[in-house]
Amino acid sequence: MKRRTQQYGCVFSYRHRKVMTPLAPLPTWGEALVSQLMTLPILDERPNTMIINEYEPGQGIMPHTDAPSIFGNAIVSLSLNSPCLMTFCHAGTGQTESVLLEPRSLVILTGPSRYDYKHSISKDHVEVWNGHSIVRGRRVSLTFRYIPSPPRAPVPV
Ligand SMILES: O=C(O)CCC(=O)C(=O)O
Ligand SMILES: [Fe+2]
Repeated sequence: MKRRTQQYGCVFSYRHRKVMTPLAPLPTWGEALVSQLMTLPILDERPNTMIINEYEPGQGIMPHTDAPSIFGNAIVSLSLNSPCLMTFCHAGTGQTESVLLEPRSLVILTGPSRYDYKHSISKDHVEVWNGHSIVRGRRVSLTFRYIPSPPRAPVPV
């Protein structure tokens, strides 16, 4: 079974790799989180989309780079519930590195981590990080992204 998602601001199709439809605005609590993010010295542009990904144990996300032609320079994800590893694979050299995403932590993708590496989350039920076993439970992440020019009308498939 595939992970469940909910999107606010715009729907992005991972399959078609483009923004398909303008959508309901972020909920009030989502805007409140964005406002909090904007108090950190990390984002130049205020995110206007939020995607919620829910990963049950056994679910992950394939290696990808968030479409550079669509989204801005910074991608921010807030992790909730279960920890997991996010693996970064360099598109040119294949070098990989994993980062532990702890509940209530932010991962911020900018520069090389945003553009030169693909990121992924495995389907493994147990992951090993620095000699520690990370047992995957249900994880929910909120990913905030900025789309410079969101479509005003639905884009046909
Ligand atoms: O779950 C996450 O933290 C990452 C989600 C992600 O990479 C995406 O939606 O593009
Ligand atoms: Fe991503």
